[in-house]
Amino acid sequence: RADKTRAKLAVTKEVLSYQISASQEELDALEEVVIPSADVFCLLDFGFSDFDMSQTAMTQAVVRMFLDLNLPQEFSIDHKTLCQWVLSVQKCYRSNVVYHNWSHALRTAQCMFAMLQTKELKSNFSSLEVLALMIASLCHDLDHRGVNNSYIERSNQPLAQLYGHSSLEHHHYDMCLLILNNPGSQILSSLSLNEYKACVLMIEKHILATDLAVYIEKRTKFFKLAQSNSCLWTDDGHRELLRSMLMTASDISAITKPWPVQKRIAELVATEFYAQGDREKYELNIQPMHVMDRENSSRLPHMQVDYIDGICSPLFEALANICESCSPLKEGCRRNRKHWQQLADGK
Ligand SMILES: CCCOc1ccc(S(=O)(=O)N2CCN(C)CC2)cc1-c1nc(CC)cc(=O)[nH]1
Ligand SMILES: [Zn+2]
Repeated sequence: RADKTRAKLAVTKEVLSYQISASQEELDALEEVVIPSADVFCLLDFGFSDFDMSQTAMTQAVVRMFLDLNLPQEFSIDHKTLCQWVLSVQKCYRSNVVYHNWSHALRTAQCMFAMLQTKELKSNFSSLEVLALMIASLCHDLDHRGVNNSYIERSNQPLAQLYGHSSLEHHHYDMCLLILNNPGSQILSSLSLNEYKACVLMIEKHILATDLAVYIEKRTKFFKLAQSNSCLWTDDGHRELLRSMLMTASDISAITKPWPVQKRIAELVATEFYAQGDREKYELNIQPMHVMDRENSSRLPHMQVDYIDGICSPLFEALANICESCSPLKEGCRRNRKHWQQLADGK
């Protein structure tokens, strides 16, 4: 019990040292500017990529998504607080991590936004569910260190002593709560106590849902529901399951992007995986997972095909069953499978 508390303090101390609030200059700049429209940022486009966007444009894009979802009005979120919250979230992603960084967070939130704005999904979620989904998708990888749960557990970092499984996802949620409760970025301060409790409970479930192990465990039930087209809307359990699946779909949406974008992002994923593999070999003296060992880099196209077949396509097919307007995700994934298969065949 005592060492858990000590570990928690160690993590908290490390985190607070980040000084998670944005500077006055950054805040003034974001707060005073006229936020461009969703069209200017292509936020409704499933082919969206952040590659040519500045840090400032990325924070403006998040504010634009909240505005277009009518969240500040619905929940009396004052503009300055929303800007401070976005800037704090951005600061708590590590810029020295090549894949699980602020760009990944923005792409995940943008895919969630584009799905929630489809006619099939738009009218089926309450504003509170939309708020919880947007906060969770932006915060789902907060303070990621570029290593996965098994590395954390095996290198017995303080995080491992805190949580049994999904240790990273629990930390991402803790960071999300820390920012939501930090003076100046309390965007949930106008919610009633009941709304607040319901919202943070949904945020926790949404962030924990991004652990692929949890997705694998839950998806069979979802696929059955999606196949039988049985109504997913009235039952609270079905709604929660669908929201969890939307979290995974957003999290892995890079696999659906136009080929040049997917290829570039896959290189970032590989770079991060191999860096972990190197640390396992030379720091922990353990054999890395097949996927993380740069010795197997020639197998990358094959692994991507397996990743698409095993993890991605089943989800995007099921989603397209329920939401016809989300079909571009299924089609994008299928096109990229052809590209990876050609590379795997040595063409
Ligand atoms: C690009 C470098 C190789 O990338 C992969 C290799 C293998 C597998 S896997 O499906 O076999 N599997 C997943 C579950 N792990 C526990 C074991 C390994 C997935 C990827 C991959 N993951 C992501 C999400 C971070 C994005 C992406 O583009 N590709
Ligand atoms: Zn993620």
